[in-house]
Amino acid sequence: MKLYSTNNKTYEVSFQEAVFNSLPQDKGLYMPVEIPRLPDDFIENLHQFSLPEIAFRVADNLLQGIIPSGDLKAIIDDAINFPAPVVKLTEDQYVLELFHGPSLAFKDFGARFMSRVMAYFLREGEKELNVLVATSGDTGGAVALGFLGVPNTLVTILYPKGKVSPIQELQLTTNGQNIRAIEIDGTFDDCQALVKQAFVDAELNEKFRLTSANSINISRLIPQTFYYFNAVAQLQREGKKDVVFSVPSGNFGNIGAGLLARKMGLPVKQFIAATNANDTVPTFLNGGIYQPKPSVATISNAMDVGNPSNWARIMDLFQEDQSAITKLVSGYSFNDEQTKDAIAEVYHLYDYVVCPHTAIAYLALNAWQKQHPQQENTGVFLATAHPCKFPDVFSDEIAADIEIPEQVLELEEKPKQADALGTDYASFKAYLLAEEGTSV
Ligand SMILES: N[C@@H](CCOP(=O)(O)O)C(=O)O
Repeated sequence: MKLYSTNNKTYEVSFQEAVFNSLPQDKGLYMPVEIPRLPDDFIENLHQFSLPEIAFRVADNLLQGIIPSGDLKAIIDDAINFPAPVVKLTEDQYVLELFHGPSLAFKDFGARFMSRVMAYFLREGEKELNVLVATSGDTGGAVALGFLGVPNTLVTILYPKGKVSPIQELQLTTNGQNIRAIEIDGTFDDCQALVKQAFVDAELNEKFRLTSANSINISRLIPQTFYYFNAVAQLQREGKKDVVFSVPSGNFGNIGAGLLARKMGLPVKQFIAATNANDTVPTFLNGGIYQPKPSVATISNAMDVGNPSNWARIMDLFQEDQSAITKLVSGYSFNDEQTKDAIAEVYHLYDYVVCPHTAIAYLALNAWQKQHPQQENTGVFLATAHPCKFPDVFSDEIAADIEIPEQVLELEEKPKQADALGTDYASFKAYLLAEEGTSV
């Protein structure tokens, strides 16, 4: 498997280089030179396979033997050891639950796979790996748990002060060991800009072996394709087809992975990019210009991204053809009031609690289905996080119905440990150079 930079297709690197370098120096993103199609008989018979079996076939198809079968199977069995069920709400609406991993968000798929792949490639005696990650809420917790205790690895998580939920903050800041957190007095986009600048900083690259655990890293995206295949597998068992995925979107890695899955042959009729008020992409998809802007805070905070990293990958996947993108990807955005109303609606109609991000995907699916009444479809909206991570968003009636998992109750006992910084790059760089953290 070779990868090129979206800014220079003649610049090719190996998978291992892309995993460890994360971001090409030309500030593009790595994309596979080849995205091989899976055999038709595998796609038609997905229903015969379990999630780990599907994950192995999909990963092996992309990696093309870079990780030998036995090792790849072991990585997948260890990383993807929790379910991703599709739950039926109505004949044409299903919810794909992606929050059954340890951090209770879909990010566990990417973070757990990535940490194991990095550990696999890391050779004994090599320079310590310095993982930088920016989070608007869910990535940080998943990456912290994915990398906790991984030898010779130090993880630095940047999060926007006051803009993540209290439980998300505990997930980021209570780990200790090789995980440290920095509270940035700014937005998620500021955090993301700081880490991206660090990746192209010659002095830092000289001193450290820097890598990213955000979805700019291709090893985060590959495992996120698994659950799209697995969702179609479950729907095949119910005789359902013409699948439309509605995806809560912030940095656009999730929907990017879905599009990658389609390119590998997964039959998907339509994708829906569902955002909150941070509507850079829906504006573009609905005929406006693509104009990244500073993110605004919403109750679906993990999607508070004004300059989505993976949009460049999606444009590249469609060879920059805007009309091809808008045919396959529809965009909708919703405000906080609409989000709260959707949470109440889903609860009262289906006795089911959705987190605010999931509520937006539900709204977007409804909007799309209403606009396309003639089109046969099975709508699936992605539930990206467990509702217990956002207790402040729910009415007392709904909150009382949310089961709090053990790992969340345990978090409340632990003290927060985070350093504080502003948004200026010089301070961040000085912080990194001071080498305060320790790997294990
Ligand atoms: N939604 C994210 C923002 C970072 O996105 P990523 O997919 O690039 O890691 C979060 O929850 O932190």
